[in-house]
Amino acid sequence: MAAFRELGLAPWLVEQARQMGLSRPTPVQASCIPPILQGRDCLGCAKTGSGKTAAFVLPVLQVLSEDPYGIFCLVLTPTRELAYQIAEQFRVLGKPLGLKDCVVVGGLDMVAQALELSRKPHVVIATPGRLADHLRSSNTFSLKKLKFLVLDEADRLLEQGCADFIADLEVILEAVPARRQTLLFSATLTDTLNELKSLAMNRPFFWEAASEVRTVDELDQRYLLVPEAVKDAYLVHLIQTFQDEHEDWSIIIFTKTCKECQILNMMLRKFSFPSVALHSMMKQRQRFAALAKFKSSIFKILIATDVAARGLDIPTVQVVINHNTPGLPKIYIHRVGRTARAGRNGISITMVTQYDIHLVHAIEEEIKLKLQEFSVEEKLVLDILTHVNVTRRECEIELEYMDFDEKKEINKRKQMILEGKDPDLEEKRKAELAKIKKKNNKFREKVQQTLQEKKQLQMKRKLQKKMERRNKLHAKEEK
Ligand SMILES: Nc1ncnc2c1ncn2[C@@H]1O[C@H](COP(=O)(O)OP(=O)(O)OP(=O)(O)O)[C@@H](O)[C@H]1O
Repeated sequence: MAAFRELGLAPWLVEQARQMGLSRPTPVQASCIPPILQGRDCLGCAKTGSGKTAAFVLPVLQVLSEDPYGIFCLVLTPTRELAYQIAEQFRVLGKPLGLKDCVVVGGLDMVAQALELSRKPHVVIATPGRLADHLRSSNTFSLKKLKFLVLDEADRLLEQGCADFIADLEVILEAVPARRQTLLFSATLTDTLNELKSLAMNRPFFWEAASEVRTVDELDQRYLLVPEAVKDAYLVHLIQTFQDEHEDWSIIIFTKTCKECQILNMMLRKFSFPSVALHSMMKQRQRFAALAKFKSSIFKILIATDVAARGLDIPTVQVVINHNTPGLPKIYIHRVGRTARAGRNGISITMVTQYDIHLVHAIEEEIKLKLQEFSVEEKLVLDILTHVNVTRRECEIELEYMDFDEKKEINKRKQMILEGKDPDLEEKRKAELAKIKKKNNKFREKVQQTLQEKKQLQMKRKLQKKMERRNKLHAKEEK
């Protein structure tokens, strides 16, 4: 494979990459960097941990170095932690340029961000919601001269669902120039390829790793069949075994909900495991602190919701445990991709209950690989079952006392204030909307009831007429 030099990168950038441990380009870098340097749009689809970030950071920095100005490049990404991780790569690789970057994410002070944006950083790395809020509310910065628009985890940004970014993306796309270079990257681009292609229209270059299997070879993928009621005992047993057998270890456990994440963290701590939680109901500063503690191996276990499923690059992670089977194969691919990165080995264990077997089939079909069973000595699990279940119940009660759901409401209100919204006004608006909805529903019900009554009346009349006709006929016959 060609060296970085041969891809058209300047010597200072090649040297900077080398200092970061990037001595030879990975396939996605070797394939995407030259067309990006030629000015083409690019859609890059490569497996998790294959170096997609540097595949866009390096060429952007090269073009920036030829004519530096702000704001030159905007990178959009779905999570706040990922935004900081990408900013870090820009900072390190762009150091000789004196690169100025600005991270614009929710949960942090908007005024400070607005000030930073007004200072024209070269690169802005943002989550769509917060950047759209800035664009709606201030005119202290402009994206009109932008040269590069990058969508990292592009398929997630274009996905529609409960937490979609579509409305915010529309605001952002209005603010960026039509003449720009658009770079789109993800490990799972194919589902949203058509939508993505409409964003990248400048002689787009599409690159996908030529491989049937969608996950990396270095990943040992297992499943563990467990009845729902004993899942936690299996989890404690798995962690204990791992801790006993390895010296340098670190695990990410994915859960379905924030509450489950919180309970599991409390429970594992009661068993003296070094764990931290990461979910969207935590304050942003707590989220960053938790991740930092995990990254520096002070805590060996990260329990997270899907907020950590994509993009996070923590080389020490050897094990991913899915406490629930992901409902979508795509989510599975990203979750297990937190281990076995950049050629390292890793193992993933997905807990599967009797109700999840169809989900495993869907995953296997998508990744084009059969998961292997993970065997466990059941006797050892049974030995701790009661202890684990009692501990879990204690944690659930503790969490009820901590008003976890109430905190959720308070956090929501705080978030609104940070976003410049009035929570009381929002509450009123919501209540009014609910009222209108209720009124509409009542009206609809009334209409339906009237229609039903009318129908019944018509049927009654028809029946009456029929009976009258029959009576008349009988009367005639009797005559
Ligand atoms: N050319 C290279 N040589 C060696 N290591 C590399 C190279 N390029 C990137 N890496 C390393 O590989 C790791 C994964 O890279 P990166 O986070 O960009 O992966 P990704 O493809 O974006 O993964 P994901 O799909 O999970 O977001 C990082 O630690 C990065 O430093």
